[in-house]
Amino acid sequence: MQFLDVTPPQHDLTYDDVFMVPRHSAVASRYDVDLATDDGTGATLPLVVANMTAISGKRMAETIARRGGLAVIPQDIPTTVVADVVAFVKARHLVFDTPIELAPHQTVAEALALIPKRAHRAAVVVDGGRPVGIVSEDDCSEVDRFAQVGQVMRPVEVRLQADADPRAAFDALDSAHVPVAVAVDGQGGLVGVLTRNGALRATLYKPAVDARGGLRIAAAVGVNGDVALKAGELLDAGVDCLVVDTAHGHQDRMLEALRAVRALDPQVPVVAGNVVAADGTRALIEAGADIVKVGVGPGAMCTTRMMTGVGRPQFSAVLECAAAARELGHHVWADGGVRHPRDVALALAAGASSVMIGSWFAGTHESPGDLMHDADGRAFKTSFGMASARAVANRTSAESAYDRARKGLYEEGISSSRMYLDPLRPGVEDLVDQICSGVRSACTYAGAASLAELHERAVVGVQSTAGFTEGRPLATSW
Ligand SMILES: NC(=O)C1=CN([C@@H]2O[C@H](COP(=O)(O)OP(=O)(O)OC[C@H]3O[C@@H](n4cnc5c(N)ncnc54)[C@H](OP(=O)(O)O)[C@@H]3O)[C@@H](O)[C@H]2O)C=CC1
Ligand SMILES: Nc1nc2c(ncn2[C@@H]2O[C@H](COP(=O)(O)O)[C@@H](O)[C@H]2O)c(=O)[nH]1
Ligand SMILES: [K+]
Repeated sequence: MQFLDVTPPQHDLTYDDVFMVPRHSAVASRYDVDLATDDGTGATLPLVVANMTAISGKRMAETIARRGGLAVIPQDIPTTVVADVVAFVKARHLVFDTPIELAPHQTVAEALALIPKRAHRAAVVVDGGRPVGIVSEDDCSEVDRFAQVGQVMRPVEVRLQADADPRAAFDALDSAHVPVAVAVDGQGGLVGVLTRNGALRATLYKPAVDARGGLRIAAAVGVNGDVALKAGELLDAGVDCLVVDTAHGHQDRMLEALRAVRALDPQVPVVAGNVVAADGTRALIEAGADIVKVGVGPGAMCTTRMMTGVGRPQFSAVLECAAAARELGHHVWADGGVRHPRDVALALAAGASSVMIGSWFAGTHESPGDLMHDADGRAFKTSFGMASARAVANRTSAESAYDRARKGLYEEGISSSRMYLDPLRPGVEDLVDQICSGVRSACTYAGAASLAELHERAVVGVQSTAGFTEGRPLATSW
């Protein structure tokens, strides 16, 4: 990456401060761009879901990995639970989505409580292991809440074999005008479901899979307690990537934790952070990190900069840390502050191998929280920071009241925020589609057919607030 002006800017920059200049391109189509990362994680998309309790759970993990990204299960989840999540995710189908299953005698009220957990907004009614119908929210409206789903379900109109070709499945769904197809095995047992968009996506994305063909998943450990024990348990559970995570990554406690993890000889990439400068990046790599996580204070749930004055505008932080990591043959993830697809493109141009997203993905069907509606009927989910009073109270629940009170004083995150679902993009895959379209397009504007080429060829300029404002679309006249 190079700056448009010969003299580099005199102050640090964040995503909104910069823009990319189009260059001559020999890349004929946006579909010719390869978005695979080269950081050893096996991700085919440069997207990582942040290790935040309100965002990254098993549903998020299976959905993002099916499209090629990676979710990090947070450090606050007990390792026995993480082991269950890893086993669940690795058993998921690479093409079909995991449906909500209901027995015919279950009620409409139960269906309505569960259907919002799926972006495809339907449940499969299963009797004796075989799918016998589909029930959607529409089927449940104006029906007694205690009616049984067996009475309101519709028959399965498009039934696919487990090895169905996604392209043919798309055509079958399109011509039948039904929202969801049901896939069955040779015995007629339920395998999964597929929407028209799901079929399209199966032709465009490549799942992130391990050597055995299971979907990949990462998990985090903090720096307190017996880090080696916990990291060992996560590795035994089969995680594909280990993230050692604390607010201030360039501290002795982190370096010790990292050395302890490295001593386990993990056969998966080890990520550590967070830092925002070259010296911190080098220290983490020397202590054993393969990938360094960059970002202090850009996160949407984060109050660190307001509390402490500490942090660094994220674009400059990523640029400097990526250069330092690259010199040592390593990589960085840009963590936090992503609110538009452009931010992902700019982080990759600055040299990040992948981009970590938290809050934006909180407002989707796949995040773990329950779907709620405000007074205007808009759907939202509640999110909270991992250094918020709420998260600290959860994390320290086993400690003495005195220790909890001491730790509760250091609050650097929001405990409750509303993340609204975009009515046009309510599922995380809708956001992934949007981000990937933006990044693919950015690559062709830069004349890049891969992320390595994007970093190599990107020419970045610095803009005023007016420049940024000019780039925003206007929904009404002025
Ligand atoms: N990227 C970001 O900007 C930030 C991210 N977070 C996220 O919040 C989560 C919790 O992180 P964290 O608060 O580190 O909790 P951890 O549970 O990982 O504990 C951090 C440990 O480091 C010590 N420590 C020393 N200096 C600091 C400092 N400035 N900030 C925090 N701890 C410090 C703490 O001791 P003692 O309590 O005695 O001081 C504690 O023992 C993580 O997921 C982290 O990524 C949190 C803040 C900023
Ligand atoms: N200072 C804090 N940072 C936090 C907290 N919880 C999470 N985070 C960081 O934010 C990113 C995600 O950023 P987003 O803009 O996509 O939401 C996450 O990975 C952490 O590094 C917090 O409570 N305080
Ligand atoms: K912030």
